[in-house]
Amino acid sequence: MGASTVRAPLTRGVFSIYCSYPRLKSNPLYFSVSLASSVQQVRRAAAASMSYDKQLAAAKKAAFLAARLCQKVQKALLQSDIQSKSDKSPVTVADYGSQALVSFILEKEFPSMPFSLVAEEDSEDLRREETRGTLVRIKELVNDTLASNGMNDISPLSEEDVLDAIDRGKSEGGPHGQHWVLDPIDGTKGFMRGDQYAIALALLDEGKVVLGVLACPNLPLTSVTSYDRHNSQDKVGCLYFAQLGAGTFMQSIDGSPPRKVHVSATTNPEGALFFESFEAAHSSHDLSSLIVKKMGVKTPPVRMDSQAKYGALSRGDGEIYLRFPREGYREKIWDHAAGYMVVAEAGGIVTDAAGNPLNFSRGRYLDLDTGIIVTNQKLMPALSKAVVESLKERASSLQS
Ligand SMILES: Nc1ncnc2c1ncn2[C@@H]1O[C@H](COP(=O)(O)O)[C@@H](O)[C@H]1OP(=O)(O)O
Ligand SMILES: [Mg+2]
Repeated sequence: MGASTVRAPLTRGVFSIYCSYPRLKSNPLYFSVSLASSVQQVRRAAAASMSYDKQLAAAKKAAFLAARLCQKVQKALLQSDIQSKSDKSPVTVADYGSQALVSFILEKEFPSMPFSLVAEEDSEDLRREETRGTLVRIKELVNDTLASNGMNDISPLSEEDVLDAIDRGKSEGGPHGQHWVLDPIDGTKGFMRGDQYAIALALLDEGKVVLGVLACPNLPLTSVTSYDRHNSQDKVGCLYFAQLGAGTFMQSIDGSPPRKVHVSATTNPEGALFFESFEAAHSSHDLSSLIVKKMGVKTPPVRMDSQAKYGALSRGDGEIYLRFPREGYREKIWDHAAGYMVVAEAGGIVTDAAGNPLNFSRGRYLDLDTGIIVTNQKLMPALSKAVVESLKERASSLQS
């Protein structure tokens, strides 16, 4: 069966908390999964007394502006001729512009606090004479975005301001203090194709993710499974935000009132829908297919770029997200921090392939076991079992 065209309608119910002590005792996999779930719950409870409201408001503002900048570049890119679509420069302009804008806004909002940003880009290439034209385009894009979104009181940034803002993203993060974590455009391949991408921004406090914002400019507002691009009533552009202990909310990027979202309550793997990378080079489609087959999943995969997958899963568009990069690939914290938060606060579980919670306190990399798996609490035991069995099978078939 091929990948679904993400249109089959699905109905979802209300999620309920699950705990099965006898099963937990008799099966170590349950223990591992339950431990990850408990760690997430304890962290949420401990942080319930802390408020990150101001940081969340600033993060939403920054992600919104970055989304506007990216939308403008993508629109121009898709309208241009084929030759420029295969040229990476528009993406470069949007990546750097998004990072400069987010970095600039966050630092401006908290002038008296130490500022630390762990982000994907740095300005080294932009400081060369040959790229002067690109730098000028980025500066204009940043200044135009600020001016056209009601921020005319800010003096226009110079080229040096843009370079400095980008380079604030060089922080190493780590277990102490607060660090912003940014992917200015997650899913650049999707961005180039005119498909899904996300601006992903999170805050770490003492090594834990405490808030996450995901702007997904091309994600349908209703559901990826019912979206019809030919129906003018079906709108796109979602902004997800989550704060530790406060749940996950979604609104339209254009500013509809936020609504609380929850992961799917589906317990039967047969009716479950799973997400994976559109790009086979980013995650093994063969391994995902083996895993879901073992679980009894009947539906074809929904293949999507970027952390938009976390957003879609957090509101119950589907139940499972599997990510198995090639051996040796090191996942970066900005590729998962915001998405993790959005799913965890919506009641889902995110672990590595061995059932360990993701650890964002080790610096710029996650350094995890084999892959990342995401689902609701009820399906996680079956998913973990299928993952362990499939990995064993794959290892023995590689040896023989
Ligand atoms: N070989 C790879 N394996 C796994 N992920 C990758 C690989 N190459 C790039 N990526 C990352 O995958 C993310 C997109 O994932 P998805 O497949 O879910 O859309 C991007 O952040 C991209 O990183 P980068 O941002 O450095 O391009
Ligand atoms: Mg990325």
